[in-house]
Amino acid sequence: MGDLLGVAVLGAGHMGADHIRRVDQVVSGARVVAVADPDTDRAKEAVAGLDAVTVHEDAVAALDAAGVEAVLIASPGPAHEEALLAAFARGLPVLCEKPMVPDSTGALRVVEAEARLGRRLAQIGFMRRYDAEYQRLKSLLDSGQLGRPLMLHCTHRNVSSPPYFTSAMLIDSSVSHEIDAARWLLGQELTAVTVLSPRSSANAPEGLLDPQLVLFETDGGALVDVEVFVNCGFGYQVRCEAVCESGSARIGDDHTMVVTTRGSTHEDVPLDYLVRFADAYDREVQSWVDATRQGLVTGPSVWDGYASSAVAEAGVRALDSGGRVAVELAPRPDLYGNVSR
Ligand SMILES: NC(=O)C1=CN([C@@H]2O[C@H](COP(=O)(O)OP(=O)(O)OC[C@H]3O[C@@H](n4cnc5c(N)ncnc54)[C@H](O)[C@@H]3O)[C@@H](O)[C@H]2O)C=CC1
Ligand SMILES: O=C1[C@@H](O)[C@H](O)[C@@H](O)[C@H](O)[C@H]1O
Repeated sequence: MGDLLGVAVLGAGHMGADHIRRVDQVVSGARVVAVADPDTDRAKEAVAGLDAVTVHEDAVAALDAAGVEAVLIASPGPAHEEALLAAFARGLPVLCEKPMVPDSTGALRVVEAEARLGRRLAQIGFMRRYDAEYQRLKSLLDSGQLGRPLMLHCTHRNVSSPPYFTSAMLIDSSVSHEIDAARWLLGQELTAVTVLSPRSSANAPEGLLDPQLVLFETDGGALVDVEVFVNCGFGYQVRCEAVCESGSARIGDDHTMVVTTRGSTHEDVPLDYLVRFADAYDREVQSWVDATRQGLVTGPSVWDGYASSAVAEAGVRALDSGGRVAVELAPRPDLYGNVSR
């Protein structure tokens, strides 16, 4: 490894371009050496001004480019499995955006491929685990000061959804974050899902079931409810309140300045995740680079990616059927220890 970890970024869209900027300008210890996107103009635009970066139409070709020592996958979810397996075949460490692989069968193939290697190579991009507010909530719950957690009430609102968004993606793309956060905060697996949807908002694209109310049960006897509303129009709002036996704790309102002038109080609301979770993405990628340079893999594992996909898949079935759907998880390979903590 040279002085700087050579990173290939796959996908130069909204997230990929932001991660390219982050690796180039924010994070220490790494540099972008290759970028792949079938839309090569988009890739070229994302690397404009960077030195010595090769641009590729094909993701797998980028992994074989000169200087590549690690891979950051920011292509759409359905492209992740092929990229992860190609990285594993080359022994390359990976940071893969969520959802790891949207369908649980493909996600399990990734778990099995890494387990066959006998060592972890991939970290999954559940960046909320790197957010200061989520970390404070996790420490408080772990301390036991509030007693046993009974319920998590979560809100996940986006101003608008991308044009390709489907009713299933509210669950397997958006709520995938709450699924991971709940497993991590509670140290419990989610075991069953029920989904209800009210009349769709007039602001939602025709046919999109938006908002939805998703209710999870856990193997520790807790309940987790999530309001997901991806065309709310008014702001990016992500909140979580833990209700425990002897107290409650709420996060999600603490990241902005509150200005009071005569007779009114004003608070800015972020408009998207790149603003709300900017620090979390920075910490996530820095932590991945630091660990990779030491030959370590930390952070959410491919098992966490698989569990999130399996729970989300049950959620999509619950949405379609209107009933309660149990989550079926495959046996967890020893490589991944206990429930994500
Ligand atoms: N952690 C987070 O908060 C967020 C994560 N994401 C995740 O990031 C990933 C990318 O999402 P966006 O950037 O919003 O999508 P996007 O649609 O803006 O960009 C995706 C890019 O990937 C390219 N692409 C398509 N197939 C490819 C392949 N096989 N190899 C390489 N590039 C390919 C497309 O041409 C496009 O430029 C998704 O997995 C998404 O769920 C997205 C937004 C926020
Ligand atoms: O991951 C993300 C997007 O893919 C998803 O579409 C949004 O709903 C989330 O807020 C964002 O964090």
